[in-house]
Amino acid sequence: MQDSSSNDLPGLTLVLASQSPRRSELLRQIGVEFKCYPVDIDESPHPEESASDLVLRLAVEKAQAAHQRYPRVPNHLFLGADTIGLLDDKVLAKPRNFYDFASMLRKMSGRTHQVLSAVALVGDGFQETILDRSDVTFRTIRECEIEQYWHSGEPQDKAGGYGIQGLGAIFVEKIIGSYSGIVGLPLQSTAELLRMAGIQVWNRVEGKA
Ligand SMILES: Cc1cn([C@H]2C[C@H](O)[C@@H](COP(=O)(O)OP(=O)(O)OP(=O)(O)O)O2)c(=O)[nH]c1=O
Repeated sequence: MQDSSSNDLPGLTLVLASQSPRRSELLRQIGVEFKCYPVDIDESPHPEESASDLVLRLAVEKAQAAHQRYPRVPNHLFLGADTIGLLDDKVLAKPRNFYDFASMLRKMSGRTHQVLSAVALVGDGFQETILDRSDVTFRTIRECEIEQYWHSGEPQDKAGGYGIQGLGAIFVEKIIGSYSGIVGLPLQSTAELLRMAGIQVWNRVEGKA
């Protein structure tokens, strides 16, 4: 178990069920205090499962897995999240290899795809979810850029094979939706979810951007 920021919350303790450094960074950005407890789950889709059902189920399963495996202590809530891309109703997951990635990027070139991010908050007798959806339009991507981008090492662990927060930004012509949702944790709706559950945001008052 890994500690992140000061965790001495008077009431509820939040546990982020994620290994993603981006999700930790986003939660810290809005001044939430939490602990990190990454879990590994099977992320394969069920037959006939829709993209939104898949992303919501995986967010819930990550939060539930952390809830079950974490030492039994009262007043803990577990936050799980999942992100996938979607093009022509087909899921754009993390690329399995270069060929998978290249074919994905060629299809995304010059077109608009969707990014779905689901967030689940789970505790004893408590479960709430949100689903965030954004549209991302790519400019035309040159063939040589596909290989160069792959060798940067950035696409490998990202849904849709790119990071809008990194080098992948140069492909992004337009977004409609939530930037933080595309990166992996939609902050506006996550903050609402946390507030509803009684977890404070903006704990860090001195924070300067
Ligand atoms: C589209 C896009 C995705 N991503 C990332 C967000 C997610 O971390 C990742 C999708 O994989 P996920 O399976 O959602 O998350 P993860 O494996 O990184 O972490 P964990 O399951 O432990 O929470 O893709 C970006 O960082 N930038 C982007 O622009």
